[in-house]
Amino acid sequence: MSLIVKDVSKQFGNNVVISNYSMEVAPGEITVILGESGSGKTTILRMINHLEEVDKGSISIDDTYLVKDGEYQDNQSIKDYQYKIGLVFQDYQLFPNLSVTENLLLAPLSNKFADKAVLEERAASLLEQMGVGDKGDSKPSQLSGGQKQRVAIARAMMMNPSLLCFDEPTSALDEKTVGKIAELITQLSNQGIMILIITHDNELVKLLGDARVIRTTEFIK
Ligand SMILES: Nc1ncnc2c1ncn2[C@@H]1O[C@H](COP(=O)(O)OP(=O)(O)OP(=O)(O)O)[C@@H](O)[C@H]1O
Repeated sequence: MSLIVKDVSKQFGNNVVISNYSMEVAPGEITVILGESGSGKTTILRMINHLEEVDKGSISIDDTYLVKDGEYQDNQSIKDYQYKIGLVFQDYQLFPNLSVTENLLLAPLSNKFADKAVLEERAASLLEQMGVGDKGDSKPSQLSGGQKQRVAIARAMMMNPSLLCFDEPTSALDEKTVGKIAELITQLSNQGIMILIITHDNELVKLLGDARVIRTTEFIK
């Protein structure tokens, strides 16, 4: 039960960003990819989330492959793989015209993940766990940055992912809110969810305590 990235390479033109790189994230483990701007953090996160293709290598979760030795798998395997991942975007990407609850329900309903009543119950309980239980009827524009982040995490958790990915989770937040988000991430990790964070924020890394830190300098040997 792990995310396994094996011998992955990626270059844009002559710009080699990642070369024969391997890493693993285990359940209950927080892995932080830390590095300067332009060092490949977004690229690896996008490859793991199937938003960018690898040039070579393999990526799998719990033995479900996205890509094996450079070969992308059939649509069903890719779908099964994607169901195992929740992604929290840097700018949250909440739908502005939908309420908070509708934002949480949209993807699982359209994927027929479960009955509406079950999903509504799950949405309410996740919003509660994230500390925004009273915001279900609000529109994203009525929320603070920290509240939007909490809603984005709840939305990413709706399909019960094994791996939760965060793209620069603290870039838009003040210091106090960063502490609260670090606490939430730790809480999710303690539930056994694999956590992968890309960031350049050393303060966040300190707040996450025993997180495993990977530096992007390891991407190219
Ligand atoms: N679609 C693309 N086409 C060409 N080059 C790209 C593309 N995406 C990324 N790059 C290049 O790959 C390198 C790594 O970029 P990446 O966005 O992964 O870095 P990053 O560490 O996430 O940076 P930041 O913290 O600024 O977001 C950079 O040199 C960038 O210019």
